[in-house]
Amino acid sequence: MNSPFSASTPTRAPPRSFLSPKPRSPNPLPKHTKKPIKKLTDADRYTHYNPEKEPIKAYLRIRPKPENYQSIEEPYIEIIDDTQVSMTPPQNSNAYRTRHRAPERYRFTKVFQDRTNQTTFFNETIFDLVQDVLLGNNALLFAYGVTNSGKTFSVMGKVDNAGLLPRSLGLIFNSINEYQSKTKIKPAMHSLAQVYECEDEENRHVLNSCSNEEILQPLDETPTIDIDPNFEYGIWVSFIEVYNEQVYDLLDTMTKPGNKRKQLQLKYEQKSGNKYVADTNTVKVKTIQEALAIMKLGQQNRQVFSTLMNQTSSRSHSIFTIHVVKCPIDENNFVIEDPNYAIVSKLSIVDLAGSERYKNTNSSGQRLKEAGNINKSLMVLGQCMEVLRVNQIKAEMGKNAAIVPFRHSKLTELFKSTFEGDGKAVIIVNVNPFDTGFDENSHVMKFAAVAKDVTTWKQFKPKLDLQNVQVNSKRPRNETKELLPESPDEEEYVEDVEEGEEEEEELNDDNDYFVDSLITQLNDLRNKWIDAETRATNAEIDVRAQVSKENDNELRKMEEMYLLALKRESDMMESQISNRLQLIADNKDINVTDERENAFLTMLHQRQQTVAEEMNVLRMHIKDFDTTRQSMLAKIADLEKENYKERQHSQSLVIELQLQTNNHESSPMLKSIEHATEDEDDEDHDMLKENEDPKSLESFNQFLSLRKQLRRSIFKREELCKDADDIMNQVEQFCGVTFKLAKETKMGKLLKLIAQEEFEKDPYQIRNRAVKLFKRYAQLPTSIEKNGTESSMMMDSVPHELPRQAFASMTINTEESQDFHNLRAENAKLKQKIKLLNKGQNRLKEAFENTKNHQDVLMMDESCTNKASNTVPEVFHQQQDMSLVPEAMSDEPTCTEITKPGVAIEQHVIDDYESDINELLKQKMRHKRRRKLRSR
Ligand SMILES: Nc1ncnc2c1ncn2[C@@H]1O[C@H](COP(=O)(O)OP(=O)(O)OP(=O)(O)O)[C@@H](O)[C@H]1O
Repeated sequence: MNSPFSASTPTRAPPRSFLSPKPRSPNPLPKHTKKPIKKLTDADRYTHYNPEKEPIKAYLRIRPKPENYQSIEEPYIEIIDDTQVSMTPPQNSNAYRTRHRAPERYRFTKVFQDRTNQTTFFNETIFDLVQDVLLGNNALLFAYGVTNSGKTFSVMGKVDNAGLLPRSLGLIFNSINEYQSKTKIKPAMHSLAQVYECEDEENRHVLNSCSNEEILQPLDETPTIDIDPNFEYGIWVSFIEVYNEQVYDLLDTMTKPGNKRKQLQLKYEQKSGNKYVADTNTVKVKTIQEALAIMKLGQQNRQVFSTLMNQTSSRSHSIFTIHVVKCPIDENNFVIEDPNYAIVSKLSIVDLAGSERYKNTNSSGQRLKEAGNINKSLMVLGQCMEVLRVNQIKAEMGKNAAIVPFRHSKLTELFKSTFEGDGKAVIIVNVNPFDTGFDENSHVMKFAAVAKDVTTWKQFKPKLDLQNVQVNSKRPRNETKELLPESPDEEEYVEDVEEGEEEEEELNDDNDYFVDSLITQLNDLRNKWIDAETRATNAEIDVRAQVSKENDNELRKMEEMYLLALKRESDMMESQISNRLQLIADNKDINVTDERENAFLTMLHQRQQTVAEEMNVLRMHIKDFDTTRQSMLAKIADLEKENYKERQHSQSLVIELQLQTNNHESSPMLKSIEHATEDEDDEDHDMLKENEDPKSLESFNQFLSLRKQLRRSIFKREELCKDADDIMNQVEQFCGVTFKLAKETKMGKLLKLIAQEEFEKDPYQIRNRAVKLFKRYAQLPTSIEKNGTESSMMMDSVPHELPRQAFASMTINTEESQDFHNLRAENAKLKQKIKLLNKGQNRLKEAFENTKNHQDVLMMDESCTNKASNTVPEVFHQQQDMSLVPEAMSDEPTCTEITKPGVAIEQHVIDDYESDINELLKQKMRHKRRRKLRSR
């Protein structure tokens, strides 16, 4: 029997329980170094492995033409040789339309043509992996391809044509045969071993759920592998699926059909840093039949729904894992039942869900979501491959590795360890060139091309040392042998074992001394190594603690320093802000460093200058205005004086006229004119006394009343109107008018006045009618007084015969007429002068109005400008009475709030002046009217 520690035997590092401390790396970093402790990157991990490269293998399998395939189109895939294919884009492909039309070439580890049978395919693809797994390494195989390309066929096969998985199981069971273990050690977590007591932990209850139907029979032609006979092999299987990015146990027999299945969680294994699926039913299987039954059960539970393209399309990624727990057998044929010495390896066979294009499958709803998740996880798988490949190139160039996006999907999270080098990986690429689109297959090919370039590194496997195994962990192998299932070759095996033992004993006899010394040396070396390791570990712990303490202190100091600096800065900022606010409040010059504030202040200064200039201009205007006002006032005073003189002059003229009239004319008529305008009402009473006869008194009163009405109507209105016409009619039709009546009621005087007047408008011919009536009255006979004296209408003022002549001819003697003419001319001149004065006054008034308006506009502008700039001009503050400025300067000033006292005073003066002018004008009008009346 071969020694379990021979050089050719690949063994793992001294295994420990998952609770035991993490083993030291085979190539540890130099100890006692003060270099900062660097966290291992993906690229670093590669350097920790034995530099024996193991690229991922990619096999292409082309599906045969379906039996019912009708199309006459030529397949777009052409096999060039055993490792290469070329794909020519057909006309209906996207590639043909958008990219290029040249054939694409893809290289694989091996290309399997459509006629390749399952046995050949198995032998040339997975056989090595199974061998590796039995040797204690991990392995991964996954089938990748478009839906309906033959993945499930390749992995599972058919009842009569088993695929890779059942064949692998068959190979394992065929190979381990009598070395199958009944040791109570089971696989745990990601890659650990664990002792168990209760048989329930073997999960064999799952077998009860398996049907007794016919199962795959791949075993007849399955070869065997020469296994390491220094171990016993326990075989465990688990079957899970990743469906819609959730992990489910396909061997979950507790959940009844129709109920919601339990979602499994991915957990983290501290020791290896890898993730594993927790709470799966990992079943211990003892025969190939049991294993196949489990496989079939899981396959049935797998989410299978039909799509347009594949009637039994897999909608999930299924992962069937074969766990091999190897327990060493020592030289005394004792099985070491210590989990620390058990080797756990696994082969995961993944049947990926088919990648698909939505338009080809008409997926919708749940199916569409499934398709999305499937495509997502496959995309992430492709991304991981790509990053791994690039990282490798970078590592060779000494560059830092990029982060591989394993965490982006459950699938890649689960197989992170494999892609990082923990075991071999194989990709089966399935292609169906007959009813699957070129573009989809082209994607698959590209993925494979990338994956093939990814190189993993074989892990360094130190030898097992069984020297210190405790006695109670050992079990004599023959005990277990009874428990093993019966094998047809059992007798042969026993014979072989006995022969081997004899040979070994012989060898031991020959080499006793030499072996003993070797063992002693080995023990010494081992002890030294352990001491060195312990020292190194302690030193490392110390260094780590010291470094972390120093780091902590540094960090704390830096934190404190930054906090202090921050606080100082914030205090400074706060004080600066408050200073600036204060300065702004006091309206002082602000020295600011901030660019924006500088700009704002510059703008403010400019504004201030503009406002100051405007104020200067205003002041000049006000000065000019003052000067103009003074000159105007002087002019007004001159005009007033002139006016006064004119008035004096006109009065003197009137007096002169009166004197002339009195002297030159003793006409009672003229006298009566003057009296008529002044003392009419007083005389009425006297006249009444004279009329003693009640009848004539009544007629007198009526005629007098008519005369008054006529006078009022004619001289108190602007133009002669209808009522003047009515009164005139009444006067004309008045019966019994005597000369005396006309004289005593002064109707004659009035008619004369009317006759002399030049009315602007005289629609009722009042003047002509007055002339006629005056003539008529003049022709009336004068009454003879009883006392023989002739009573005349003009007795008091005019000679008896004069009125008759005068009124008859309406002519006045030449001298009188000349005087009148002169007077009139004089009067006209006066009128003209008064008109001029009025005009001057009006212009002055206009000028004042304009000035006032201009001033108002300026005030309005100024206050509005202040409002716009939201500040009060400096000049304003300096020169104006602050009491007139609104109290709170922070309050926005309004147009009416800000007033200038100087201007207000000006306004007051103007108002006063205006009212004076108005008063003057009124007086002038009164004088004019009076003069007019007097002159008449
Ligand atoms: N090499 C082959 N020889 C004979 N038949 C095959 C081969 N490959 C696939 N088939 C047949 O093609 C059909 C589809 O295959 P399969 O179900 O394995 O496709 P798939 O890629 O797993 O699809 P999906 O991803 O949708 O599950 C099946 O009926 C299968 O028997």
